Amino acid sequence: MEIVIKTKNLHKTFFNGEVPVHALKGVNLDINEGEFVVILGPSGSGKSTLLNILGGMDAPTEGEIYYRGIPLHNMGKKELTMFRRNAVGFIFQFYNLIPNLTAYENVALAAEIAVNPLDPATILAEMGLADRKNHFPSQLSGGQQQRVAIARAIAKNPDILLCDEPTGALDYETGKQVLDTLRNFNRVMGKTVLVITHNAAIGKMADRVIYIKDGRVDKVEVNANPVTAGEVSW
Ligand SMILES: Nc1ncnc2c1ncn2[C@@H]1O[C@H](COP(=O)(O)OP(=O)(O)OP(=O)(O)O)[C@@H](O)[C@H]1O
Repeated sequence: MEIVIKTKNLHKTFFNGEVPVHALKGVNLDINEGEFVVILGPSGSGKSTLLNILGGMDAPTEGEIYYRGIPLHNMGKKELTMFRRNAVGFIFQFYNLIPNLTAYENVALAAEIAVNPLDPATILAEMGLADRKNHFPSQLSGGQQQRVAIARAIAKNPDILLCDEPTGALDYETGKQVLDTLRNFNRVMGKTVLVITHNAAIGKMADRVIYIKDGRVDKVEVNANPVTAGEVSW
């Protein structure tokens, strides 16, 4: 099985004025192709910092990170932008849709700049949003906006999908629908999906659960029998 992302001794230190905050303190990880990985950890443990570095949105202070063997830690800004654009789809807790573009236009914009995009209208229809495609974000519910955000990430047809608390702002049923979509992208399309969350129940869907504690990998659990989104409850 090919390793899609590898990190070696990853450190990230932020400075609040003079005061250093050691968000990551030596993270070693391998993420395999086609895996559904859930990263669990308490608030402030470094999960978002890690995801941002894995997605090329931020650089480590120290350590190495490889995407399919290619070092990201040595990349210039332009190359990193291409990596983000072509290889990675992001889903955030608070959708980050462009307010003055319709649902369709939000998805199409992402697809336009991708190398091998999927059809925006088809993806929106698969998300159950065919009849909402001409709505602006402010005319959609939170769950619908999150589904547009997922459609936008998936329409790029990325190699890796990185999700930061994707269900954090959603009600229970909508959250489960969103998880189902993420799992389909993983299982049907064979893509690598990483989800960071506080919600331990979501870990039951994962092939592997990586626990982050105080800027380090605390433990890794392999799930012999990952369940479907429908079987998860919290
Ligand atoms: N830009 C920044 N400047 C300074 N400190 C930061 C910055 N970003 C994160 N931190 C600090 O780094 C640590 C890890 O933050 P991070 O957001 O990665 O944690 P998290 O596990 O994702 O938390 P949460 O679950 O609450 O989102 C925290 O102490 C946080 O305050």
